[in-house]
Amino acid sequence: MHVVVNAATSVDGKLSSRRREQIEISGPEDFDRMDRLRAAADAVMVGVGTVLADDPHLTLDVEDRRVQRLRNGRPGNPARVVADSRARTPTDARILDDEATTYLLVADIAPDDRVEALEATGGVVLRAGDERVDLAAGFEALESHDVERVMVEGGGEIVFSLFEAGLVDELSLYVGSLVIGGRDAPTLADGEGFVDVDEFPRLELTDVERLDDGVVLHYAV
Ligand SMILES: NC(=O)C1=CN([C@@H]2O[C@H](COP(=O)(O)OP(=O)(O)OC[C@H]3O[C@@H](n4cnc5c(N)ncnc54)[C@H](O)[C@@H]3O)[C@@H](O)[C@H]2O)C=CC1
Ligand SMILES: Nc1nc(O)c(N)c(N[C@@H]2O[C@H](COP(=O)(O)O)[C@@H](O)[C@H]2O)n1
Repeated sequence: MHVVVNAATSVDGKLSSRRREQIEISGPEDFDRMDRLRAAADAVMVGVGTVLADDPHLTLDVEDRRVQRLRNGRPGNPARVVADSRARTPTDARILDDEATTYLLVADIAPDDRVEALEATGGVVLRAGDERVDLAAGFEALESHDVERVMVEGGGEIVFSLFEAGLVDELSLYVGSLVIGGRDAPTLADGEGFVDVDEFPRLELTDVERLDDGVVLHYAV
């Protein structure tokens, strides 16, 4: 699996405010870059925290990109993936409409009635892990559904877990020219955090690009 993480933060590294509502940090040029990344992916993934906070759709905005994918024998929209240990995704979430296949990675602790409710919407439930989604095992399960390239849009809990598991290949980070602040506001990588210096993932800065009123930092991991 090739894993590309893409996100937008304020200059102080926040994905959102302490209220955890969606904030437009990116401008039109960066949202277009994000749409291009989606079009190049087999699947777009978020954690259930992002589904609950933002109710994202995760489909392509630009119709020409959908048409081009169909011409190439691919589904018009990339598949959507939610890491959702306890199957908490609401059955009326936008991510569960019929515009793309949606995979829900759940853990063994997910209640059967919740799993059945999600399957009834047409979502494809894949079990990986005991109490929390085992992301490496989840990616293996996705590979058996022809998902080889995944773009992860956040949030901070899932991004930290991916770095911790050594599963990230590329990171692109738009840094908007604003300060959000707040010790409880989500950041790019939350979770438990790393402690030992030799645990910190070291990134290679491969490109810097100016878009809207901010910058995009491109890293190889
Ligand atoms: N500015 C940006 O680019 C973006 C901002 N956001 C913001 O991020 C916030 C949501 O982020 P978070 O609360 O961190 O939620 P998250 O989206 O990272 O989801 C975390 C949840 O995923 C589930 N999960 C399953 N397996 C897991 C694993 N192995 N490791 C970690 N979590 C696992 C758990 O239920 C956990 O609570 C919202 O405020 C949203 O607006 C989200 C995406 C992009
Ligand atoms: N890259 C980026 N920049 C921002 O400024 C953002 N607020 C976000 N948020 C994420 O974008 C996705 C929205 O998806 P739909 O437009 O509903 O398809 C979702 O993943 C948000 O969390 N991203």
